[in-house]
Amino acid sequence: MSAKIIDGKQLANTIRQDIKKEVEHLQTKGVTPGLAVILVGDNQASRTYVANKEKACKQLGMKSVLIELPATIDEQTLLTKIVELNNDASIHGILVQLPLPKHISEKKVIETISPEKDVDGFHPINIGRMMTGQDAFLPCTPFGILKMIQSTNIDVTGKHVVVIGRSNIVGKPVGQLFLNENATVTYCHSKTTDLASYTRQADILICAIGKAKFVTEEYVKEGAVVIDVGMSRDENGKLCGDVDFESVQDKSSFITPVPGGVGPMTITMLMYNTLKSAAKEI
Ligand SMILES: Nc1nc2c(c(=O)[nH]1)N[C@@H](CN(C=O)c1ccc(C(=O)N[C@@H](CCC(=O)O)C(=O)O)cc1)CN2
Repeated sequence: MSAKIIDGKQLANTIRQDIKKEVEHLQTKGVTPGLAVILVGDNQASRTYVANKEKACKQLGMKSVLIELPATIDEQTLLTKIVELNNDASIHGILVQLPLPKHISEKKVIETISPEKDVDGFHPINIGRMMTGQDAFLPCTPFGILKMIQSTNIDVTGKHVVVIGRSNIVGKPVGQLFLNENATVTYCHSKTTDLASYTRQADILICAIGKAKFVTEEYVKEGAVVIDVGMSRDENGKLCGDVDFESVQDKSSFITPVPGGVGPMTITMLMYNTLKSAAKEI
């Protein structure tokens, strides 16, 4: 079997067309969705991701405000900037690009963003709402992964979803999203013993480890869906994911590429969340 590619770019474009129409409708009511992105420091990867967010905003007719701060910025100045944006009626979504410099508490930053403008879905209020199946801003990468699986028309009810990785922005919330969809979820992580004994049980394997090409075919069950959340560079400096694509593609039924898979969907679901926030104004 050669896996079907879940084309994140194509799915993202389809969803963005719908978002663009909704933005145009909101504008007839005098509301233009506004997203504020704060970039602290000069991390090149973060700069690329922020540029993709700005580009998507402009593509969809949304207002995009980029606030660039030096890596030496003190925590209180950053928190004060966030509070200003919380009180700015033209801004419907606020995010601070992660990771942050070590001297700044990500927890304090995330908890300073108004939950009503937390379009990353990282605030404990939104995480709690998601955990209890209430309406919330869903974290963008997990939300995008759910949309990608839904695009395959696979019914996840009772399916065994194995998540490798337990970060607060991907691993933990993506498992919860699939639990909410009635899947059976197993979390694996760096302390898991005999990792392959779990991953080989997965009907849907979600790889969010941060290790280039770590997941090879011996970690994959025949016919599994493989979602690659990784974003690394291989020995030739080429973008790659956590999954060894060549090794795994003949064993899996569906697979997401890197680049062109989860990444564009992350951006798209950020646009979706920003639109959702703005739509509450009418
Ligand atoms: N505040 C946040 N920070 C971070 C988040 C987040 O959701 N909120 N997630 C990741 C990074 N991320 C979003 O910011 C992200 C990563 C990758 C892409 C993407 O478009 N990837 C492309 C390739 C991009 C490239 O050329 O390098 C792809 O996969 O096709 C978008 C967003 C950590 N920080």
